[in-house]
Amino acid sequence: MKLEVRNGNFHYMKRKQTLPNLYAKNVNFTLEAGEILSILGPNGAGKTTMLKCITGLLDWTEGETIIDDQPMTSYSKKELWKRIGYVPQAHKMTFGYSLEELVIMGRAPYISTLAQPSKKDKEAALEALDTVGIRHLAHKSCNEVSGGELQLALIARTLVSNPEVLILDEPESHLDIQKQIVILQTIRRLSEEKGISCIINTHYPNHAFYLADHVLMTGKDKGLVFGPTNEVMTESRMKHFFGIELKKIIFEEEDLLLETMVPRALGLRRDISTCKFNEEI
Ligand SMILES: Nc1ncnc2c1ncn2[C@@H]1O[C@H](COP(=O)(O)OP(=O)(O)OP(=O)(O)O)[C@@H](O)[C@H]1O
Repeated sequence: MKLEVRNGNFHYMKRKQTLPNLYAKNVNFTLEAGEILSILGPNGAGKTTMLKCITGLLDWTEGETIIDDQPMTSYSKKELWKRIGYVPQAHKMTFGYSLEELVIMGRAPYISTLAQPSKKDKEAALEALDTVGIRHLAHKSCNEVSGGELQLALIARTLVSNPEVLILDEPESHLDIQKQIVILQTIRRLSEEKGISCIINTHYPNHAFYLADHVLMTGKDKGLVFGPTNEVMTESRMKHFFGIELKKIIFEEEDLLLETMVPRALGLRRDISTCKFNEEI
């Protein structure tokens, strides 16, 4: 699926009054099938708002989202939610659905109103749990799994409708490093093997380097920039948007290249000989 945003602008309204801040201004980009876009920007910059506008959960004040050269508004909601999977930020659930039941809910566009899920719906749910590596947890309650497992289940819930685009809002936040990697590798695999395009909000520069073909950086009054990851993610641009100096670090080991950025403010005046890389465990 080709997804484009043309001249997207968005204002929140309160009591029919337009609030002063413009959380998305002149958003323009094109995402081809299988490509990954990362959205980066400071807290409150409007990243979640932008994801909601892109998917039609909020209406652009001006501009539009275009899907395969047709305005998004020309598709029925049912058709749209078969093609777009939205993974919100994971919050602990206070109700006791099993992961299998949670994932079956993602089949809603295929289940007619008042009908019970079919055998096919259950199989699709188990297959989606398998794809994200947690089929063994199918019968566990949402209350009994970890934040990372719940996040994977929310991704599985979108996969059961065979989406062509996945929209993920900070899917790796609150997770330990190992779980973050599972999520990032799952997203990359879905894009490479199934040609699913992804738009992902993240606060981690190294995650954008690992995943993204393109980056959209946004910062309220600081404007917005969209382009290839390596062109957008420079030290000077990070300073402009985040107001701090970040040092770009590129590390090569055999055929692996690691790119990341660390805040200069966290540097310490220490002798390098005091640093230890490994230790007998
Ligand atoms: N329904 C609403 N009505 C008015 N203002 C809102 C509403 N929802 C969010 N906002 C405001 O819009 C701004 C952008 O919020 P948003 O959640 O999009 O930012 P974000 O970049 O995703 O932030 P974070 O990185 O902290 O998750 C915030 O200042 C927020 O207070």
